[in-house]
Amino acid sequence: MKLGLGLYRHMLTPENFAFAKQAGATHIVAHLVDYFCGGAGHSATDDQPLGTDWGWGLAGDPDKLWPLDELTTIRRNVEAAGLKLEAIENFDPAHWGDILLDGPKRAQHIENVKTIIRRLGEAGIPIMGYNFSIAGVAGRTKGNYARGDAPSVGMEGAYDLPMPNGLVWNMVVDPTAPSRPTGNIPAATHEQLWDRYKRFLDEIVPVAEKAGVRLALHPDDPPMPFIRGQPRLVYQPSLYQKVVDLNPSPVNQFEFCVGSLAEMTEGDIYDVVDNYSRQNRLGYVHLRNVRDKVPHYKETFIDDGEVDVLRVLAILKKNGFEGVIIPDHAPQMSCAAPWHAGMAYALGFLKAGIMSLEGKR
Ligand SMILES: O=C(O)[C@@H](O)[C@@H](O)[C@H](O)[C@H](O)CO
Repeated sequence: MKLGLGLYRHMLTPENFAFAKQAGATHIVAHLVDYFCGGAGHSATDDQPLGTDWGWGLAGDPDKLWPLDELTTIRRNVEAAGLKLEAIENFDPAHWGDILLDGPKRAQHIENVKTIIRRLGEAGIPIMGYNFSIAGVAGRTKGNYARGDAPSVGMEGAYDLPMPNGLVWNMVVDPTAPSRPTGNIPAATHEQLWDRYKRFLDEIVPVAEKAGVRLALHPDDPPMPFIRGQPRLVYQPSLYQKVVDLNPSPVNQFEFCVGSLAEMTEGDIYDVVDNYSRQNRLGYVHLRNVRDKVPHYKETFIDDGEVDVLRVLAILKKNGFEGVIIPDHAPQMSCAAPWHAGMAYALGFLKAGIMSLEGKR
């Protein structure tokens, strides 16, 4: 098992690569979607993107896919720091939003995804993490939820406000939409969403196989059956099995988020980890801790929630998981570098857990 750190776009700097290395990580997962408006929308107390009813802000340029040389440069910069780039996490809604909505630009967006996957293969990046969701990561709240009143995220009830036109995957894809809203996106059904997903897999999996890139699906975050009136795909642990059964290709894998899975109202988290790691479906793992279930869960320090993280690590080890584990989020700590301190605490805990299982001192 390998330890990694996830970095948002504005954090892909030599300093943060050095920080990851110093904290014992060997791998990086890079978010290229700019959730924080180039860092301008980010403050030292930001944990992870939350946004407003208009989401996280403007999506990327619909006509500019991540260039091959940008991907290669990021990989080289990561390697120059003595680390490896394991995955890119999340497509930009400007590039693939109409696949989620089954909109008029769907065919173009399928071509976009194919191009991105091929470029990852050429750039030597093994995994593409993604989240097949219409409303995206929306409905979370922030509060002093964690031990010692540390700020973290959670949920304080359902989020049912309809999704306005121009918004998809919790980002604005039509910049004129917020100033002149033209109604809401009609609600899809779960059947329609699964149909959209199956078509996506049918078209993209062969390209990923050829490119040598694994696709890693994140479960819904937060895992509610509906957010903003739109259906969610994997909001109970058993729905991950449906993903495997739709397309059993070895590249059809999971961005296996233990926190989101533990927030679900069904299933025993240890059985869930055992089941899918035995099936060898884990592309990489998000490992954090949580208290309670949707729609009222709260994120906690890694040693402090309802999940026995050391037991999770032991199950992964037993089933021969050899991929990368990142602490996807961590509560902020009271100091001059709240995000870094929170991450260093989580990384240290995970590092000790992995070392004790692997018999290393
Ligand atoms: O801030 C974050 O890291 C997140 O919001 C992710 O965990 C998110 O759930 C995934 O990137 C979805 O693929």
